[in-house]
Amino acid sequence: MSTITAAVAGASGYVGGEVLRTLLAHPEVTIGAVTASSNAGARLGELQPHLLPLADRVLDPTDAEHLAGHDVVFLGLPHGASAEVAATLGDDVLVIDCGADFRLDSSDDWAEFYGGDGAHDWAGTWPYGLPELPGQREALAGAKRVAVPGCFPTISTLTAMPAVLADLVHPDLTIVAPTGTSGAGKKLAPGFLASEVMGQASAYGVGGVHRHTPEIEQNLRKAGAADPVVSFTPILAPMARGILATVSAPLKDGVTADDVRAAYEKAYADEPFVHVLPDGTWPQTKSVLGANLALVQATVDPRANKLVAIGAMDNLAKGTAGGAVQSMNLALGLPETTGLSTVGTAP
Ligand SMILES: NC(=O)C1=CN([C@@H]2O[C@H](COP(=O)(O)OP(=O)(O)OC[C@H]3O[C@@H](n4cnc5c(N)ncnc54)[C@H](OP(=O)(O)O)[C@@H]3O)[C@@H](O)[C@H]2O)C=CC1
Ligand SMILES: CC(=O)N[C@@H](CCC(=O)OP(=O)(O)O)C(=O)O
Repeated sequence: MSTITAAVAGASGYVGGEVLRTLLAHPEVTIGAVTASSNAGARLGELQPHLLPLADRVLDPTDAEHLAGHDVVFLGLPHGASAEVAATLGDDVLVIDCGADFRLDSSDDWAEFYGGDGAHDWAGTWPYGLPELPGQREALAGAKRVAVPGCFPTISTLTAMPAVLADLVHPDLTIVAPTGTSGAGKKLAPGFLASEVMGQASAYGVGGVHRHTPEIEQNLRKAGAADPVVSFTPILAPMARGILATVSAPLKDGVTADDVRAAYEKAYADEPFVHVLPDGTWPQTKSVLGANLALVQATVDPRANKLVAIGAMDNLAKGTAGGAVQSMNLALGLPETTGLSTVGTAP
């Protein structure tokens, strides 16, 4: 019997839709209010036709009145809007924010990468919804507030972390990551029209300016790296979902492919949602679509004396909604894997 009631704010968007899809498979959760902004008043079935059991729900406005009375509130809102809405919710409610407002420890990083224009000022830090990162399971247990990571930080961190934990690399990382268009949300923008995106790939946020850069560095510090430096380049690829992150970093003296393999296998031996592929098999985005799963693989490039590690993940699943529900389970004291599947949809 379902005992936990959950509201989803931003239910008309991609993240809200994926949170609802994930919660529909959760045995302990009953879905309560579903809210939106410009789409308030619409039938959910018009906007999220894949969520048939919820098709006749009508979207309420996103406000304290409609979000009140739930055990858990998921926020799938633009940056800034999350902090405003969260401030109206009681301390006894578990609030899980899929936006960026509560991810960064440093207000200087926020000002540099997000800008400080009043409405979007740095909001602070909440327990961080990446359970695989050292210390986070403890931080999430019993938490009433959770900041879900950005999608690139999740897969970049999971792909780099074993090498950092085992001290195999100098923490000077280059990360290049093609991503699907759903990462940009449902908003209408010329750059995301099918005719612009199909049949090509293009880099954006080039030159160290992407806002996920400080979040990845923050995570690497939590994994034990002193003064990590990340050069991150995202690439928009013609697919709806998925990220394929390639991480490279200079190896420390004498590190071999066997050392790398052992470090990755050790780091993820007991992780239910991160899987190291058999030696020589490389992650593909199509293997993780719809699954709460990151696939990783790593080796050395002896000519360049570098680590090369690759990770694949669905930006909306393990990259957001799956990670959010995994964190909810930990916060509520449920088994971490409850309601979450590692089985994807392919081709
Ligand atoms: N897409 C992704 O892969 C990931 C996204 N995120 C983050 O999750 C959040 C949601 O992203 P996503 O679902 O992709 O975005 P969408 O644009 O698809 O959805 C945004 C949602 O927020 C609502 N909304 C828009 N403006 C406001 C406002 N001012 N106040 C309240 N609600 C508002 C929209 O309502 P309406 O439709 O009614 O206008 C819609 O429900 C963002 O912070 C994003 O950065 C995090 C990780 C990955
Ligand atoms: C294609 C695309 O635009 N992707 C987004 C991913 C954003 C995201 O997933 O996370 P937050 O915005 O919550 O940090 C980007 O690069 O900003």
